[in-house]
Amino acid sequence: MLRIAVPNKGSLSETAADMLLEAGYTGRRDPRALSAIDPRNDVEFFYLRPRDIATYVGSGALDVGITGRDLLLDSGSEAHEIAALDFGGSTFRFAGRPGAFSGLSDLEGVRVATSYPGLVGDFLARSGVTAKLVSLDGAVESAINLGVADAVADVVSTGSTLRAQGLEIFGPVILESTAVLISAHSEVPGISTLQRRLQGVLVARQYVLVDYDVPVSLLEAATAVTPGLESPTISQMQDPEWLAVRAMVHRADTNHVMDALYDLGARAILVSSIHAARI
Ligand SMILES: Nc1ncnc2c1ncn2[C@@H]1O[C@H](COP(=O)(O)OP(=O)(O)OP(=O)(O)O)[C@@H](O)[C@H]1O
Ligand SMILES: O=P(O)(O)OC[C@H]1O[C@H](OP(=O)(O)OP(=O)(O)O)[C@H](O)[C@@H]1O
Ligand SMILES: [Mg+2]
Repeated sequence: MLRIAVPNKGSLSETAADMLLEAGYTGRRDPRALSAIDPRNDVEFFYLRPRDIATYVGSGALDVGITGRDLLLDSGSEAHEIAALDFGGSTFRFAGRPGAFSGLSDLEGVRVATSYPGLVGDFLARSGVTAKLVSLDGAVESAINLGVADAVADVVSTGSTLRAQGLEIFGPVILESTAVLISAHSEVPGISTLQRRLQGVLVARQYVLVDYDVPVSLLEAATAVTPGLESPTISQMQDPEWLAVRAMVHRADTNHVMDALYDLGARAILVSSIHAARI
């Protein structure tokens, strides 16, 4: 039975649980349960703190898990990323009082507060900067105004927490993070099925199916607008002057693609959602 670690709280938990449901797994019925067996899919889920998931997976106690790339790197675990899951995106940045720092070298010898000391320590070491890390559990942005640090290094999403504390980002991007699927032994049976199913959910979320009719003479121009993933499907119609085309299109591009097809001369342009996919 494949043993899967899933975030039980925090920014990643809801979307991770939704994706697993969409991928055909039964989640936990009791929202406080720490584990749940899905006999039909031969998997057992363990609901853990996202910060702890890399430790469980890296030790081999669990086969595979969903966590943040930043949390994986911070943990120093043996587990590695096997797929990016395209949610829970954030950047990891340094910040300080406006004008106080202009670059990484200004951090030499100063106090840097973070709840990701592994990640930040490695980054500073690789950059040849020696700072004094102040390890905090959260609400790191308060550390400067409360006088326990001179700079912070933390997750930035909208930036509103930093702004509210009167802080400004400086220096290089420490990390672009996203939710990831991690494992220590990717050859464990069942992992590739889980990975394919989750990728199917991503595809279903990211793409739509576009169908349209186009005069034979315009086929080349139309399929240049909708090249599809591999190649668009072209079907004969009763009228020999027209063809029917079907292709996958990025959901975000839907209306631009429809406009372009219509302007070209395509008609009966229909867009449908994809419920599930194996690519
Ligand atoms: N706005 C955000 N705040 C915090 N983490 C975020 C945000 N957006 C995405 N993430 C990602 O979520 C993961 C952190 O999740 P985690 O559950 O540990 O913290 P959290 O969401 O801040 O919850 P809590 O602070 O309640 O423990 C990281 O991978 C981080 O990059
Ligand atoms: O850029 P923003 O959109 O403002 O989001 C980033 C903030 O959100 C998270 O804090 P959270 O609310 O999880 O509190 P915590 O610091 O106690 O973890 C994170 O640690 C940042 O502080
Ligand atoms: Mg937090």
